[in-house]
Amino acid sequence: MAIPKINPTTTTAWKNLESHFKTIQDVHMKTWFAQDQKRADKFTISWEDFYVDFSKNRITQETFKYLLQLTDEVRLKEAMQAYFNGETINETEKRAVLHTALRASKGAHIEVDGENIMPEVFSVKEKIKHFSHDIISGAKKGYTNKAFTDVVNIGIGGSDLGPAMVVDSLQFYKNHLTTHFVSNIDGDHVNEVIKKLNPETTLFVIVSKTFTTQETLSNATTIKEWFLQSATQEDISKHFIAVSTNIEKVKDFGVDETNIFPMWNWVGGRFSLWSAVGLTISLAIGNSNFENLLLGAHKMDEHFKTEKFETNIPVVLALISVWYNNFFNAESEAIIPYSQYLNQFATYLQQGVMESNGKSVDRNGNPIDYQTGAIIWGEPGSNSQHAFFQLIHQGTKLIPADFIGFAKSLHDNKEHQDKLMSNFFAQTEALLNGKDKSQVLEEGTEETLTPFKVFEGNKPTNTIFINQLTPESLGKLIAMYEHKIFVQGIIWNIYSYDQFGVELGKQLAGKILKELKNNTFTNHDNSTLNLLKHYKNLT
Ligand SMILES: O=P(O)(O)OC[C@H]1O[C@](O)(CO)[C@@H](O)[C@@H]1O
Repeated sequence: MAIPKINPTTTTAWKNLESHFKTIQDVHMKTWFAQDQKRADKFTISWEDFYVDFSKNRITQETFKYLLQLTDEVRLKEAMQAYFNGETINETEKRAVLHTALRASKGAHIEVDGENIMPEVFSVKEKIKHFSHDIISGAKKGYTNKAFTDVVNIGIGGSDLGPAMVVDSLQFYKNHLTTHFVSNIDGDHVNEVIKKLNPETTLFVIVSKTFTTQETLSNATTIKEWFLQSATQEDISKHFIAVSTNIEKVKDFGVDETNIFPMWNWVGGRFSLWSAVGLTISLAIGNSNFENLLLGAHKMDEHFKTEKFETNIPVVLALISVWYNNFFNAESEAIIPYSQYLNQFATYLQQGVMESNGKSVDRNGNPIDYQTGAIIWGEPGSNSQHAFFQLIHQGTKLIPADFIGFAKSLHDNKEHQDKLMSNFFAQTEALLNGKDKSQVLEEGTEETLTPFKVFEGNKPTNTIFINQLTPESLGKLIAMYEHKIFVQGIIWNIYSYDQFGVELGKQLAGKILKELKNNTFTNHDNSTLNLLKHYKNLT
């Protein structure tokens, strides 16, 4: 069963939402809170250790009803079945989309092209487990017989952002291995990392689904050359590991066949941290923590698959986001985790959301005349309060924000935690209520200054409140956003799992690189031509 290709704007639900929008666009959320003491209860989902309060949104029960009607009309349920069953829903690349299989429970049977993929998934998981154990325990050693102290993940995009974010977020659970990430083609990146390494005790994990990515191959080559300054060709097999679908290319690079961790075309790069792409995670926090991350994601998969849409966290968050994106014309969404550990979370989500849903052609190949993927950005609170919150509170743009918080801190510092969480609660309250002129005057502000000190409020937020940051809860959180991306792709009738938009720049960079070597430049606009000449003059 293929995914239905329905233009959302032709649905009755969309028309209902359009006329409903006109009736509520100027209503302040405060009014609804005042009218209904139970509003928050009605718009909160409690599931496992997640408490998701979406009541501080510019929605009513009627809005919610039409948004749910939209899921019916775009046949979301059928699309979800196709997604989980491994059908070729990535039609432009002719692939299934099965990152969910990587965290499925033992005994699951999922077929791709008539073959059960689960035995291979579990055999790679076993390999990850044993390999991680051998490196962490020191059973596997480097070429001078010393235990490993450092791990370098060499990859970019999905082969970097997921592992880097998870390792950073779960640093509390880390073991003695020091992890590094090299991604940028900027040689200063790799050289800064190399500076910190001892070749005798460093393991290099080259991660590239295609094994053709310029950045990763250049960085891996630079590192291999540096390694060979002190080691021999035979020593490579003790220090270089690869994760890829392209086994032949990995072998050509010189990695031993036994050191290759396979992955599959049915795992998209930006959804691949659950596969062997997560090897660095397993090395950094240990395999049982890695497995708990996967377990959390699996629990969210089950919730998404089985929960009715009214109380289905990814579905509800996706619908609210469509509401702002397509009816309020909000251009962006902010992700504000109140945890310094989630410092890289928004950066990670940027690829997930923007590479997936940054599309302007629908599933029938026609140009789209409605908005698709939002711009994702954000930084942890409370830092971000002192950076960009001014614009969210008093700027001219509507910026829906997800506030992610954890009740218990990991270091058990209650005093700091209460202060952090006071800010967490205060911000969404302030964004909701604002401050009117009479309140400003009551504070003794002189009349002429009141316009500047008034806060309109009515700024939407979701509160995603979780008991504690653990591998399992992080797994749930990441999977929650993955499914939100899926739901939105279905509603917008776009293909969320290809990324042709990143190709043009790569092609042109290849052409320019050759031209720089030959010092001849052809077919450029005169701005680019001047820039190239200026560069040549300076270097
Ligand atoms: O893992 P690979 O094949 O090196 O690709 C890295 C990244 O490049 C992209 O293909 C495009 O930038 C991403 O989707 C992907 O995560």
